[in-house]
Amino acid sequence: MSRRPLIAGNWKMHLTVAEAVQLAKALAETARNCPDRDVLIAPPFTALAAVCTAVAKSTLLVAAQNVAWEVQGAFTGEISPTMLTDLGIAWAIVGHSERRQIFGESSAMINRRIHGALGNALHPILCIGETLAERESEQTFTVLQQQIQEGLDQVTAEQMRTIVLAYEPVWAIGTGKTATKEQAQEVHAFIRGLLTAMYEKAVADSTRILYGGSVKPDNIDDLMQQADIDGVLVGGAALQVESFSRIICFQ
Ligand SMILES: O=C(CO)COP(=O)(O)O
Repeated sequence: MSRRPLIAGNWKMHLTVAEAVQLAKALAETARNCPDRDVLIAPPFTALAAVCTAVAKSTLLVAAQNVAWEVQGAFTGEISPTMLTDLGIAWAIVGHSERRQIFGESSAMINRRIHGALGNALHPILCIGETLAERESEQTFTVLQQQIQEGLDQVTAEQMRTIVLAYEPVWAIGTGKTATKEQAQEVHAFIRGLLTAMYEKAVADSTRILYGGSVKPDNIDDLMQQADIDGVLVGGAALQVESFSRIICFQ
């Protein structure tokens, strides 16, 4: 089963509108030269409109970094799925570990966001990952299973066609400590097995599972050679044209 690679950059809370547009335009050029893979960027909310306009004619995909579950109402600080589709956005990151850990988002809340996205024609990228303490106490698989089952609660096999999963071990995010390719592959294979049990093999085989956590130009090629790693979700190294272009052009 061949899955189309997806190289995604999460810009987190970085860049002005002008900086974001400049970076997006440069990356659109890189993406154009690599037509056999999907390239996605997730700018901060403030830059989404300008970036969407700037890359509208390119193949670059644009995502929001989060999404609300209701389409409108008294939800101060939230951005609704239809506000995103109004800009032409088709993707949203959901359940990033920074949302879970710093802002206290629960699995139930993340599941509501997933349904908010799915119900409004957005492709969710559901992030999951264990902390260092959980890995050291050998709870990695239990934690991931719980995050996936709760995050995907009431999600149908049909809806799974539009969902991407991103495995981001918390201890590897922004630390320079990437999981080894063997560690990442082991978890990705576990996740695919879990999807087979929850749905069916065809769903597991067609779901893209990204790795995230200190992905850099010097480890991308090894990671992408693993059987169950279908792409990456990159933080720091996605903020510079040179490093992210090298990651996009993995061999
Ligand atoms: O959190 C991440 C992407 O969502 C990974 O961040 P880094 O690539 O900076 O470790």
